[in-house]
Amino acid sequence: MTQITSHSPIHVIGGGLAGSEAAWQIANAGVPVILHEMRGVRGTEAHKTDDLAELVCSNSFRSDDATSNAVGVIHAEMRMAGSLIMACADRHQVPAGGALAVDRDGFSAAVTRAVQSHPLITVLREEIQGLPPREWDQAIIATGPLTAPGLASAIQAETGADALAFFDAIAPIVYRDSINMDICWYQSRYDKVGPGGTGKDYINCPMDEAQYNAFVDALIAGDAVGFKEWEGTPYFDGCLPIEVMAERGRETLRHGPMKPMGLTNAHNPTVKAYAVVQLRQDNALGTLYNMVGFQTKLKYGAQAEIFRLIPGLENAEFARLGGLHRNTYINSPTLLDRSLVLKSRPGLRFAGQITGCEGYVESASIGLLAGRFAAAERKGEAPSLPPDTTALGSLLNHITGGHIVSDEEPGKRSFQPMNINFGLFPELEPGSIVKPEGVKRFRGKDKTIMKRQLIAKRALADCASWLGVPAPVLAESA
Ligand SMILES: Cc1cc2nc3c(=O)[nH]c(=O)nc-3n(C[C@H](O)[C@H](O)[C@H](O)COP(=O)(O)OP(=O)(O)OC[C@H]3O[C@@H](n4cnc5c(N)ncnc54)[C@H](O)[C@@H]3O)c2cc1C
Repeated sequence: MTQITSHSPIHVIGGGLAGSEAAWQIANAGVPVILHEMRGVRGTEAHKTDDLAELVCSNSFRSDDATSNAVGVIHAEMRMAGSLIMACADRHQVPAGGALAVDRDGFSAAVTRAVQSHPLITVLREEIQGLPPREWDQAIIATGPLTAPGLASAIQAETGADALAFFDAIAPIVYRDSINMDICWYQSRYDKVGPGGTGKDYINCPMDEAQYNAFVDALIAGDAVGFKEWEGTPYFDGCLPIEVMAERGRETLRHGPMKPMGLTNAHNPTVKAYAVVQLRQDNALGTLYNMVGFQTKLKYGAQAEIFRLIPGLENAEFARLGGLHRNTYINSPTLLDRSLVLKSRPGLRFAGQITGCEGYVESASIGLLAGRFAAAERKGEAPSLPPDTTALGSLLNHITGGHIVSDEEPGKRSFQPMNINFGLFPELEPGSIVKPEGVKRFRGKDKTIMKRQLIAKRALADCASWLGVPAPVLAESA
């Protein structure tokens, strides 16, 4: 089927989470797209397939709670805006308690099919080695954290600012049938069922105090060489390697990814575990499980040895071990305007993780916005910016100027990758938080929850009126 359109095409470079979403939004606005994706002719150090929108590590899109979680709010806003990434995620969901996790292969295959079969999208498998030629006049660079070196150098030459490179770590995946279920048990924390779960979506490995201490010692000892090698690496706090967390204090893991709260050992219900390692289902078949929060930069041999100290994982077989990865992003607050255009090159936009957002959902959301802005411009309309009160607007605002460069830490280094969070949203109107009737003591924690719920509600209402669609009807959170 060929669709007739009078517009010349917009070029999107990179068919990842952001580029696929951008292409979809542009094409659905009636403007043709040429999507240039290099996988097929050149790979990256993390992608394993040639599919568009491949998830390179975790299969989780994180919380799907739009009533009081910022990630859940951005999910809901993207759904309202007709997001391809969210539609495919919803269709390929696997159980994960309150989180939205997907079958990674089914998800990427669905995105690939939708993009390739859209009558206004042409996919070219090729590496773009420099800035888009001027005759393209409208283009979006969405080449992600692993932008190929030729293009990365061209961006650096154009912007005059150094694109930052730093390293994050990824978590290992274990074969389900190598986990000892005489020791482990299925349970979601606090038995939370969530949108697609059962309350028993995680495999839990319990540790007593002696086992925990031995494990922390092994992590720290196993890491001695690694610390020297990567000294000075500016880790993003949401993605700290497990051994870096262990190094920060003996109790850090027990209060972080290994916290035992909300879990009861099915084999020994009267004894509270001192710490618990959780594994989350990674594929629809349920054959692979992801070690939650266990991103690591330990060497492969050390990883297998140390992770088999975890009770229940003594014979664990790993489908994939953890590793290091590169992240390339530009100094967006100074380089981009509010509609993601590079100030020095009108018509050239950036989208996705290369703009300094962090994560699958955030990258796709910035792709969604870049696509809508570019399509509007192509049609001779002014890009319509989302209200600052929405999750989309808050993240866009942070990237394109909301971030403040401090005097102590001037320049590009002070702009660090950012997940969506309530800290990015504008404050509520004074007097919005009112003590509920009949409540005697209004504790700080209750106030925070109410504040989040009100910010979330405002965001969804404002997003709906921005898009001219009805706001979603959500069940009240517990
Ligand atoms: C190893 C690793 C692990 C991560 N783990 C997680 C995680 O667990 N959870 C999470 O939420 N986020 C994670 N992230 C961050 C998150 O990846 C991604 O942020 C997301 O995929 C970024 O989306 P994107 O569209 O910006 O980039 P990508 O999805 O990487 O897409 C960019 C695309 O551009 C292509 N490309 C690059 N250069 C060129 C070129 N010159 N010409 C043509 N095509 C090109 C690439 O092949 C790729 O397909 C991880 C990132 C990495 C690198």
